[in-house]
Amino acid sequence: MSDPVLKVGDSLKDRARAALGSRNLILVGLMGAGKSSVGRIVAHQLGVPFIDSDVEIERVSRMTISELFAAYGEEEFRALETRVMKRLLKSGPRVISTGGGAFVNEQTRKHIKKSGLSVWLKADLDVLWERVNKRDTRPLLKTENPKQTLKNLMNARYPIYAEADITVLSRDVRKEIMADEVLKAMIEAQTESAVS
Ligand SMILES: Nc1ncnc2c1ncn2[C@@H]1O[C@H](COP(=O)(O)OP(=O)(O)OP(=O)(O)O)[C@@H](O)[C@H]1O
Ligand SMILES: O=C(O)C1=C[C@@H](O)[C@@H](O)[C@H](O)C1
Ligand SMILES: [Mg+2]
Repeated sequence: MSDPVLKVGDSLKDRARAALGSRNLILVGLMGAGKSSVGRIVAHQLGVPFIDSDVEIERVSRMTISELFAAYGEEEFRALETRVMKRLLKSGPRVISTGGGAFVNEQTRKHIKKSGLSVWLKADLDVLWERVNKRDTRPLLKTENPKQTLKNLMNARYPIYAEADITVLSRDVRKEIMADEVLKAMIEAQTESAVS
């Protein structure tokens, strides 16, 4: 282990916290992957602040994501998202759950790679669909066939999300279990980088 202060009996969260250092932990992935709900638990476990970029965008614009898309279109939303992400990444440590498109933006992706540890919550179509079809708050899914749209987004985005430092499979298990898996993956990534 690279941190000499850590001992064998230290808990999962202590070890993951040490692995994070002063960096941000950035959760990326498609709508419904669990970035917001799992990210909040992970932040609590690590004892660092939690920020959701979608919530932050809504706070600064005083509009909902749906309203922003309707009033200004996707391009303007992406420009705002890029600015907000750049600002959020300036200080750490904290957990930042991103909107599904944030990591897809090349500029944002570069900032994330530079300043943080990125985690892709990777889920299959049925898991995502089961979760997102209950609410109609996601403008990109207001299409004739939203399940097909989600599938198209998976095809387009999964090669990009795969550039994240860590991949964790988002499955149909309790959010607390998913959060523990993120902590374990952080420790594994730290161990691997210490060995190589
Ligand atoms: N492991 C899980 N088990 C059961 N339900 C889950 C799990 N993870 C997330 N959910 C539920 O799925 C829905 C979507 O989760 P969440 O909002 O965290 O996804 P997201 O990745 O932040 O999506 P978006 O990109 O749209 O913000 C929520 O209703 C949440 O409670
Ligand atoms: O996947 C996406 O591009 C999006 C996901 C949501 O989190 C929001 O950021 C918005 O609805 C766009
Ligand atoms: Mg979210």
